Amino acid sequence: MALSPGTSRAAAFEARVPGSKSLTNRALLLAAAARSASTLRAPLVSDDTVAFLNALVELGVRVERTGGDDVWSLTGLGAGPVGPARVWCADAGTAARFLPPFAAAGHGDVLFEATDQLTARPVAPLAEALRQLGADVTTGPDGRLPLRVRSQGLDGGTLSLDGALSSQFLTGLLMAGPLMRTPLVLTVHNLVSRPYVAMTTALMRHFGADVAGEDDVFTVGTGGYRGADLLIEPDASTASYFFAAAAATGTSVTVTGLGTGSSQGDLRFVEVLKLTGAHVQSTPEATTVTGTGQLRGGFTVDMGDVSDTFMTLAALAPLADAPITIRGVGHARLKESDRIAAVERNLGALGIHTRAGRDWITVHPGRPAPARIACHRDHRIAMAFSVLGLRSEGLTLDDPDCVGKTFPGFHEELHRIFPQHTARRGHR
Ligand SMILES: O=C(O)C1=C[C@@H](OP(=O)(O)O)[C@@H](O)[C@H](O)C1
Ligand SMILES: C=C(OP(=O)(O)O)C(=O)O
Repeated sequence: MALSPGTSRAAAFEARVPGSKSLTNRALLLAAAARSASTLRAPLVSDDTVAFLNALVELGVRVERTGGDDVWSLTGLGAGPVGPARVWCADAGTAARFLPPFAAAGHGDVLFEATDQLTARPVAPLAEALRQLGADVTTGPDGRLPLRVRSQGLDGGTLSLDGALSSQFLTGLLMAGPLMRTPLVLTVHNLVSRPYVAMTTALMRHFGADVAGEDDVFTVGTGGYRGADLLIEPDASTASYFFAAAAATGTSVTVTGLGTGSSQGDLRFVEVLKLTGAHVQSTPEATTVTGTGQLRGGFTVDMGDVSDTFMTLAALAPLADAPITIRGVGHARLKESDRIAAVERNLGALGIHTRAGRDWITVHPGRPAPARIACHRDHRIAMAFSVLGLRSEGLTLDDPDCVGKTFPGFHEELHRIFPQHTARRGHR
């Protein structure tokens, strides 16, 4: 592998990063809605995508898994599903937010249930939007899951949506748009996680949909979807842990298949790593991060568009030479855990000084003391702190296996590249 000038002595590794969760679950839904067959290559196989796939099977979609799970072939319904059905969303936010609009565009009665973790996360703006489009939707207490959708198809027309809590509501509604009776004109306010919506519209077009708008007003034509063939890119959020590990250890890590044409906003995490002094090389085929081992701090960065990767930076930040402030990530409090609080408490347990507000956190440099990290069943807390564990003694995880939500083989892969990765062992 070629190294950039000045970095020729860094040990170089290639990380095997599995497929994107966001691309896999979008593609599953679009293939399920399509009127002809689709093939997904190199999909992510993890708790979130298997939950999504099982939910589609429950809704009557035929899926064949072949090639050692490397190829998923779907026979689409050509429309929304026909209930009754009962769907288990597990911990997958994408299932709870993408599938109800799909069900509402079909016919019958579908009940969506989930774990306590996902039930605690918001769905009320989505339920309200579906009611406005003509579905009968009931929720659990406080407007949360379980969600029951009774529908005879959706009308389309104009709709206004608040996107401050999650972009996934918008994505779910947009993807159901081509199945509605009339075109959908959707205006969104206060949208967070915007790059995910660009991914949605790009993939909808790949499956033949007529969708326009990239800012706050989106128009979706009727006409459904046609089947497609899609090679799923490696997951950019997962890649962030391996890129961060390169920055922390002064090595070089390449992820092939994740290049300049990627539709995943979280690849912008490498721009954030540049602020710490890491070198980044991007080509259409691959991205390489080469670290110096000494991180530069003393900056503030808005990570609102890439909030799944803010913990990756926050967990690296104690290794920097000056404080790092991350802002714009208030919506990260509504994920698998309250991620700002979880990062604050875990860094505190390691003896690292932090300050935080509603949507920001400042992490001060420091030498981490031994501690057991509380993962809160949040895969990203486990993966982010594993990276800090490469540079600190006695850091262990209370729940290493929660990484299965998006990367069941995470610890094996990190250990293959960095044998000093032992954070998982404290559990045993
Ligand atoms: O659309 C998607 O695939 C996702 C959108 C983001 O959620 P929010 O829009 O809730 O921030 C992100 O955190 C999540 O992991 C995946
Ligand atoms: C927020 C996440 O997941 P989701 O919303 O898809 O459950 C995540 O993977 O970090």
